[in-house]
Amino acid sequence: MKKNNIVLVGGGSTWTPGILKAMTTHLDQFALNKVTLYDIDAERQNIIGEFAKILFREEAPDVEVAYTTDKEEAYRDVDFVFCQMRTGGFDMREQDEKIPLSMGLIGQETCGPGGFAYGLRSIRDMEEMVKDVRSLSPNAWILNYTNPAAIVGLALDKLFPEDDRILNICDQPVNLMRSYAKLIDHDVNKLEPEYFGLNHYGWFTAIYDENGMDVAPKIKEIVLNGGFRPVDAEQRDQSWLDTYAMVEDMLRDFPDYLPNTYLQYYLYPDYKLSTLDPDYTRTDEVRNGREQKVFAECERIVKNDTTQDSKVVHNDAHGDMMVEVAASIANNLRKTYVVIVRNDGIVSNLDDDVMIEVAASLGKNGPHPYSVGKIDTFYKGLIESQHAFEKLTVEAYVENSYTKALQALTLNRTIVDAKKARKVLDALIEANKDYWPTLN
Ligand SMILES: NC(=O)c1ccc[n+]([C@@H]2O[C@H](COP(=O)([O-])OP(=O)(O)OC[C@H]3O[C@@H](n4cnc5c(N)ncnc54)[C@H](O)[C@@H]3O)[C@@H](O)[C@H]2O)c1
Ligand SMILES: O=P(O)(O)OC[C@H]1O[C@H](O[C@H]2[C@H](O)[C@@H](O)[C@@H](O)O[C@@H]2CO)[C@H](O)[C@@H](O)[C@@H]1O
Ligand SMILES: [Mn+2]
Repeated sequence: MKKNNIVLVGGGSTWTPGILKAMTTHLDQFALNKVTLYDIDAERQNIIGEFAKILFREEAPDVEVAYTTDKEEAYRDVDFVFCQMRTGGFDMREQDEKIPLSMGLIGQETCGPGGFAYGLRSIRDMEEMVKDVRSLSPNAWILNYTNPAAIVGLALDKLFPEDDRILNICDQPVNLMRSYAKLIDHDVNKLEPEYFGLNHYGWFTAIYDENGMDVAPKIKEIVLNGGFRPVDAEQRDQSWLDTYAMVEDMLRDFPDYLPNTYLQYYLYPDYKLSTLDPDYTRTDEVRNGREQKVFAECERIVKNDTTQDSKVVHNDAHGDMMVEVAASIANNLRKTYVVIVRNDGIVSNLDDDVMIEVAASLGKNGPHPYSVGKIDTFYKGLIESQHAFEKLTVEAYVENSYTKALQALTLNRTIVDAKKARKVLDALIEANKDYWPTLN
């Protein structure tokens, strides 16, 4: 098995320890030669880089480990790029959440005006990353998790139309699958999804067990009778428990399919708004929770010079999925994952240029998506309006167009009213002046 060189972009992320741990537990599926962490923030990354050295020394001493803020060193001779950057950091995530909320609009990392603002920030750094990687590692696979993955995916497809080694992915479908598997007491690895939609905007139409039986009806019945909790509920903050609970409401109103949790913001914006605290958002929860825990634990490990009694490196869906997706490509395993790809006829009644989220077999040549066929009017209507929002957002960036930005926000289901769209756009322009292009 070939030994791979990996670079993790956003090495200072709180998800990095879990991904590194997953690398050490998947060496039989995904062999490693060198792992490099790359970040623009040296101070943030140092502690996780030192943790990485201890972890690999103990678990996989043959693998070389480095961390750097030098792009040349990071991106040269790489086989896989795992990308999870956050342009503007949590200071800007806070603005994405709190500015809309102060105006009576949904404030969320990837949805509505917050997702729009984050999208315009991410495109710039993601374009630069792809250009830098391609200049030093022309054939590397770029596996991108950076949000908002819907807007980033659409932008990269527009900016690099010939590049067929960029794959945008979200771990929410896998995480939902794990939670469904727990509900029906089944091994998640024996379940195969059928799924369609956009990122953070899709539905499971069926979930087949190893005998080819669709277990989605059984899952729906359990949720409708007893509610829905994430598989790792004990590790979750209250906002995530509230989010999972909304799946029951969505199923009651729209029983056809199992919805992605993020649809709650688009289907019930007024209700969600009434539950969100404009002074204490998800950013505050993460700062007071995951962020403190992960960095304190990494510091403790570095001080003790061992990971042996550590809890920080728990394996959740995110780390496992990132590594297993890379393994499926590297070793042509052709396993099924829900990924983001150009439609090109997969959903026969949507335009070719929509970046859809869909189940695909993943092998050496990348994703081979499974055909979906024609979708019903309700789903088609929702997807087309959301796609129009995403497309206009990308065009606003590329063309520096204020008009297209205003059109995008007006189309978003969490806003609708053009006067509200203009007000939030103007406030977001001011807050993002260090990151966005000037919109004329
Ligand atoms: N697709 C998914 O399902 C999924 C799941 C989890 C997280 N994410 C995404 O992963 C990203 C990281 O999330 P986080 O909560 O850990 O954020 P974070 O701020 O804790 O970590 C991100 C890191 O990226 C670094 N960074 C910022 N700009 C960079 C650049 N241009 N080049 C290299 N590094 C850069 C930051 O310094 C920081 O250390 C976000 O985009 C988040 O939305 C996606
Ligand atoms: O609010 P955050 O920073 O905690 O998370 C935002 C991310 O939420 C989803 O990711 C889930 C993930 O699916 C699950 O495996 C587990 O790791 O929890 C995460 C949430 O805490 C979403 O898919 C991502 O796109 C978001 O970035
Ligand atoms: Mn996601």
